[in-house]
Amino acid sequence: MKRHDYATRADLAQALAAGVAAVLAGGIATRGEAILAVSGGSTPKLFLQTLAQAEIDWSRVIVCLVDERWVPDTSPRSNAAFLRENFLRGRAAAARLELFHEDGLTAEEAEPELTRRFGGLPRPFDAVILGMGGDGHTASFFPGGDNLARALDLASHEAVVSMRAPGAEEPRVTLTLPRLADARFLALHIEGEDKRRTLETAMGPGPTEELPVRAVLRLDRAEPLQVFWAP
Ligand SMILES: O=C(O)[C@H](O)[C@@H](O)[C@H](O)[C@H](O)COP(=O)(O)O
Repeated sequence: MKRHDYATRADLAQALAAGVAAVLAGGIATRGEAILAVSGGSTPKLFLQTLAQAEIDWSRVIVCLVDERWVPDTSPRSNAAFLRENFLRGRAAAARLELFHEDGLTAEEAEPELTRRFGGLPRPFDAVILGMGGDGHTASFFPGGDNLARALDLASHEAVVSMRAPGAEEPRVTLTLPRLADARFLALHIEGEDKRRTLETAMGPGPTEELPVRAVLRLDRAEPLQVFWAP
């Protein structure tokens, strides 16, 4: 992995947004389109607001979330609502948004349709930006998650699985690790001392099921995982 530590969260947001914009511009220049997967939660707010101003041809960019809480789009817990609020207001509003929500279905019932839809997206993704919870989850790879093994199975052809876990407030759906692992640019964006300590514990030996972010830290990649941190 490669660590990028910044003095402030604003500095981190600028640097990460500049890096991601360059990767997307590269995808557009070479393949005519680019695909970006971002995390919800609260950490990415400033990064996404900054990235939304990037001067790239957003109409050629597909944007999706790495995971979603199974709540209505109108809920303050919705990652889609978070994206609309913090990302799709600037130039990035021209991007094509691919969302998880399926009306009237449970997360489990939606799995086949979501796997069909997200499995049809271009691969590999150009950029994937992961977050991490204090319990060592990333995307919706939660400790104790009912579908954790399926989600982390690198040999799986599933694109999306549902996830219920003691540490998750609501059912979730998540892109699976194999969909994220081959991203051209794979970043983990974390902030604060607590998360730095969790990251350092996760870098040590121990089971993946305890701190699922280990599955990402232990990927065998040509391009290293880029870890962005600020206090
Ligand atoms: O839906 C989500 O919750 C996220 O995608 C999740 O994986 C997130 O990245 C971490 O929980 C960190 O969340 P915070 O940034 O809020 O600490």
